[in-house]
Amino acid sequence: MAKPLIQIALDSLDYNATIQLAETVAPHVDIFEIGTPCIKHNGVNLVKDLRARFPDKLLLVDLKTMDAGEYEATPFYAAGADICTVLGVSGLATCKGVIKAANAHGAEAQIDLINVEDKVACARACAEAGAHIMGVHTGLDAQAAGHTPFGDLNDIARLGLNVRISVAGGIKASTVQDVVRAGANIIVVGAAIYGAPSPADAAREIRELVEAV
Ligand SMILES: O=C([C@H](O)CO)[C@H](O)[C@H](O)COP(=O)(O)O
Repeated sequence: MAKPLIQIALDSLDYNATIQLAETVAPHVDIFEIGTPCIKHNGVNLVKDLRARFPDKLLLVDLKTMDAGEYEATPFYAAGADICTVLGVSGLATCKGVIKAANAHGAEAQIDLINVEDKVACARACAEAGAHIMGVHTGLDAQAAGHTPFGDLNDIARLGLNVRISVAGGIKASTVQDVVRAGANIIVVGAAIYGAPSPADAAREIRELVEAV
């Protein structure tokens, strides 16, 4: 199996701080995620800017689309996104819209399973509809209430769907190897990198831990 990809969640609202963090951790990560608060605050121009600065990185725009999938996602793919996210709770029609927009741009659509009641059924239906990536995700608010993504990751991984699996939700150095072993293909790390005293060192450590599995 290919080595899992490491994704940094750029969750700041500040445009320049976002660019600066991207520059700092670039040697140690594969995917820049423009987080939901960040993309809402800064808009599509940030996608164009990061695309121009980092032509060799994958760029995920965490739109968490809830409606009008094709219409909302299209300009972000056109601006250079490799992956856009759509909420599983939005329903199959909206997910199919983002998948259609992704395919039109030679890009990928990720279904975010955050707050989906029946994650297995949603993942199966979206994979059948052509989704490229399934995102197992415990959001920041759920993390604050003590939840983790580990059980959901096992449930989705054992389905053996023809999709890559992304995992997000408080992943850190002490848990990153467990999620690799559980079958994650994309490891998302936010606070454990951007909140560290040295984000570059934290990102390097995550990379080394993933490589060592
Ligand atoms: O997607 C995220 C969250 O919903 C805010 O938009 C985070 O980027 C994601 O959870 C990764 O961050 P950490 O949980 O801090 O690793």
